[in-house]
Amino acid sequence: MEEYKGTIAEIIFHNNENGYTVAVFETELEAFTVVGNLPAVSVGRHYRLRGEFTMHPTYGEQFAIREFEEELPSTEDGIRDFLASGAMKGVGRKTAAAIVERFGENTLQVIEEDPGQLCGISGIGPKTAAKISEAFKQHREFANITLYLQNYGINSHYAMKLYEVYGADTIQAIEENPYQLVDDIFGIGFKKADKIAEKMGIAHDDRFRIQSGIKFTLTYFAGEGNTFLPQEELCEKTGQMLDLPMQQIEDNIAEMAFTGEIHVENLDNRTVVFLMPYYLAEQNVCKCLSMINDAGLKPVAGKIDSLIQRTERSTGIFLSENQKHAVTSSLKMGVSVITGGPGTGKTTIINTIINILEDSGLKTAIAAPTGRAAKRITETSGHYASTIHRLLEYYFSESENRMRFGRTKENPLEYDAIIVDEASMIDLLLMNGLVSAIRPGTRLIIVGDSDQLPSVGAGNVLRDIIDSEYIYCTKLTEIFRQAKESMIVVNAHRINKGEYPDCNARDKDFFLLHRSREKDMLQTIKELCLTRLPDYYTDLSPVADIQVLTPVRKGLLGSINLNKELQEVLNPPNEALEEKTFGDRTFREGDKVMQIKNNYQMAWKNLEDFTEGEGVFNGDVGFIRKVDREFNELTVVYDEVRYVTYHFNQLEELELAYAVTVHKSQGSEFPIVIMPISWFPPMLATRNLLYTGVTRGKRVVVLVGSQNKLEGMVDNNRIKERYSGLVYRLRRIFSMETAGGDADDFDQMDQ
Ligand SMILES: Nc1ncnc2c1ncn2[C@@H]1O[C@H](COP(=O)(O)OP(=O)(O)OP(=O)(O)O)[C@@H](O)[C@H]1O
Repeated sequence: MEEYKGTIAEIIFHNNENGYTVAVFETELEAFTVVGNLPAVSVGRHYRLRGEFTMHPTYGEQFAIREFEEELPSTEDGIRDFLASGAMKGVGRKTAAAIVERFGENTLQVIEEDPGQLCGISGIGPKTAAKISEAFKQHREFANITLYLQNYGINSHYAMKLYEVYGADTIQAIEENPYQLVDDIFGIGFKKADKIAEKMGIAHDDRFRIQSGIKFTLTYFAGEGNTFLPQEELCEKTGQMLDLPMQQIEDNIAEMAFTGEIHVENLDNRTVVFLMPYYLAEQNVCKCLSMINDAGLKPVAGKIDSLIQRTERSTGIFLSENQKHAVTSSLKMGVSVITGGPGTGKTTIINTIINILEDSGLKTAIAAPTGRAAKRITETSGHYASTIHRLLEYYFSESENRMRFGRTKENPLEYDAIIVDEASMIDLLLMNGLVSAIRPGTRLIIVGDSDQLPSVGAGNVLRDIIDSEYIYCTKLTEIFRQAKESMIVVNAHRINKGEYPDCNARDKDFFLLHRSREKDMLQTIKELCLTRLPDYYTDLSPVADIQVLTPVRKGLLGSINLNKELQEVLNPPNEALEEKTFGDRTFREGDKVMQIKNNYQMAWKNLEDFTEGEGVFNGDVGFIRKVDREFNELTVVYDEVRYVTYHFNQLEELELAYAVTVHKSQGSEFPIVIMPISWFPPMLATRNLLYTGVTRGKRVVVLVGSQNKLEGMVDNNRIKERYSGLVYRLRRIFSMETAGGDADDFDQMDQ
């Protein structure tokens, strides 16, 4: 390897995500192009680079960086460039020049050892002086850590993340157990940690490796919706991944169960393994549901029949027998479920229940799993609905350094009734948080459509509760007159029953545009979004109100490609629009984007009423207002008024949202939905998914594809089985209670 000392003179390309850089490097004698991994590089920084010259077929000779070390500059010019390079946040060109003018070549020493001397220069006060000094120390510390991490193939992007979590202890943390990165660093999975461990010389059958592998398999399957895995399957999958015999995995499962890291039990005649949080959550959900269900309730003010009649007279909507039944049972029972498809009257029933509760002086809360669902319920019911997280006062606990619910068993919610809508999206851990915070004596009314796709998170809460038959459930099947006029509603029910939708009825709202080749489908979707639909529905906003949904992420009709193609036509490159490329995505001012993970600490500012708060959630859709390359920031506006600023490092939390997967669209509704109907993997091309996609559209649904494939989706009634223990546990309580047992038997139940 050759070694060169010099300065970065120009950056030709830099990928923030993986640190890949193409730059012009100037040594004392020459200048040449360097290519390779350089973290947070900027013009003016000094490096010692090791590597070799290679010949690129197009770009000619260039230096491939294998190792690098950042050097501190020693000349005045160098120090000035370094300070102004962006390495020290808050120090611009002018301040850098003023500092160097005062301290010359001793500048860095002053900054590090006696920052007080900076006070008075170019408006620097004691606070700023301390900040500059701290930033410099961190810069040095980070440079050392990055250097060390290079040995283990950890690039600058991850080096930065590790440093954010472990700070000065980064090296120690990795040396102790590289597998802990899987738990601590978003984006580092078992495989990456395993590679690092291999480079560190950790043995193939090290306990840390096997146990981390077991947790990884369980976590991976939890990500697919399962709260447990049968032990045999767990051993097989982990054994294959680690290339170790199943017996060794089984021994480690036993050890982990013994130390309480995982839970092993016999469920439905097989040995199954849980990650602790899911086991505890299932147990607790059962216990709480049983207590809430059995408690006495504050009565409503009068006979329920007459109260319903009073509401009917005021609204002019007369409930069907089944709907009345739903209202009555939810007022009488501790816990009840109301389930039904679109247009069956769920909102009408919720409104009736709220009217009766309010007229009876009973305090009621309404909540939904996502912000957009909550907003929609507020609009359709006229009653304020919050997210479940907000109801539970989710917050960041500084002392524990993690998110927590403010409302708990010890500090329960003070309501006589809590209505949760869109319950199909509630996963096990959220349900656990919710029921833990409900005191017995409160009515819990669970409303949802159990035929929608299940929650993204693990568990099968709504279906399990219904299937267990432990909780009283009203199933609504009748579609009401007004809803019958909508072919979207009618077709959704047809699809759900396994009948083919009636497309292209005149003057209606549900279409199938026949295309057989994927290329043509793509072209049609682009035309629909760009001109055909906006030209016809002139009252709608072309980008905000039209949503393309797709079953898949990959492929010509997957969300990734659709986004690229739609961005190209709906918001093409334009000199006036600043953009930022992050990995394989380009974010441009004006783009429609979606937040893809819950970030409860992300700050937002409402520029309409000047309120401020924290929290941007998985599925939130907004528009890029500004890309600021000077500050490495990008601002997104959500709901037209909430401004959120992302550092370029955080861009992995964003995706373009011209097209989103049906899974990501759950709980949201859009005026117009467009969906390609092509060949998709059978696990995805299901009736359930088609039904969920179609029910997202409120005014118009346009399917683009082939009748054949559409019928294939309707026929494919494969509901992906999820491993979930809740249904068995609820059935067990049910049989215990009917056999005269007591809810207190719970604690013994699973021993
Ligand atoms: N008993 C009834 N008599 C007459 N109309 C009714 C009755 N129940 C509901 N409707 C009407 O049917 C339509 C659908 O009802 P609602 O919005 O309550 O259903 P939903 O299940 O909430 O539907 P979605 O899930 O699509 O929002 C509404 O226009 C409502 O006024």
